[in-house]
Amino acid sequence: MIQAAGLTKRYGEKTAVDDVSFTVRPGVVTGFLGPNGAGKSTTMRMIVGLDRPTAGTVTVNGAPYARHRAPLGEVGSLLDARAVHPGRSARDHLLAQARTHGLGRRRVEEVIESTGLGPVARRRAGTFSLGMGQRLGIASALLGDPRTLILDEPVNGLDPEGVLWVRTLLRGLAAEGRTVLLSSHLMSEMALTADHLVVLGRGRVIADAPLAEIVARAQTATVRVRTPMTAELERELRRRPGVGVTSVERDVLDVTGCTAPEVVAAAATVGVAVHELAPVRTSLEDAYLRLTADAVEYRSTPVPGAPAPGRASLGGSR
Ligand SMILES: Nc1ncnc2c1ncn2[C@@H]1O[C@H](COP(=O)(O)OP(=O)(O)OP(=O)(O)O)[C@@H](O)[C@H]1O
Repeated sequence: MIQAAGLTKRYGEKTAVDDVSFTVRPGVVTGFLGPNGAGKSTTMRMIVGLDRPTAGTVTVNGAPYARHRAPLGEVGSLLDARAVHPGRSARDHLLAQARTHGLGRRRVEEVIESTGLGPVARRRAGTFSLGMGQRLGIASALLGDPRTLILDEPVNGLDPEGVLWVRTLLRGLAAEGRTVLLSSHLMSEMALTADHLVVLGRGRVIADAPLAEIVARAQTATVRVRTPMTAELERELRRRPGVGVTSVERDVLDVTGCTAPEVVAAAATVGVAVHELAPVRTSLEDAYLRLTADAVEYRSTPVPGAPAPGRASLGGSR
């Protein structure tokens, strides 16, 4: 369990983390989200004692990180996969860490095996690809068999098999009753991995709720309809008060303000064939973009002609 209360970090004039309070519970994967510069890394650094709060407190498994006698057994963290001596082999890196906690070679071999590092364990970490470096970082985090895991962008640079492995690993660790805090900018992956979300914006908590609830809150009652006769259907639908119609593709319309059966009825009235009909399900990306729209510090300008974000195809996505 991780508990932050009034956690604040100022760097001179800049308030990176501003009076943040949240609880990360065991047994679930908690996603930690926020736009660039929102304060996620600073918060994670404070959790593991790498940064000192300007105000407030944060505890892991009931005590500040520094108070734990064997911190690797309490908290495993991956904050920067490059923070490894480049001249050391993966095995020597893990052995050196293990020694500080009285862990034996056997445990090192176990994590090498479980993270898929076996074939490269004797290679110098400096020669590792981004993905292998991530696996080594995850191996370090798992070494002490900790009750709490904190992982900053663990799937960064991993191939699809590696991404799936991390997802399965984290869900398995949570199912064992461990506390898992995961930060990632990959919304589709977060949607598949996390149960609960804490979202930061400009150093403050802007959402702290189950993932499903955050997505449901952003859900709009939109029906997407595919028909070869969009103009006729649109004309008929617009005759009804409160109905909105948006063209998505040449033969696809998004309809708001009426139900799917009402769309079918309108189509039947004017003899229009309906080829597909489905509710537009809001994705986590849509929900996140709406939630953080006012909290984005570094905004890019849209590329002319590029599709608007959140334009799901018929049927939508999670
Ligand atoms: N050592 C530091 N000195 C001064 N400002 C800092 C320092 N570390 C972070 N900041 C600032 O604090 C704010 C929060 O940074 P932080 O790295 O925690 O954000 P983040 O949410 O992790 O962003 P990202 O998604 O880009 O990693 C940013 O404006 C950053 O520039």
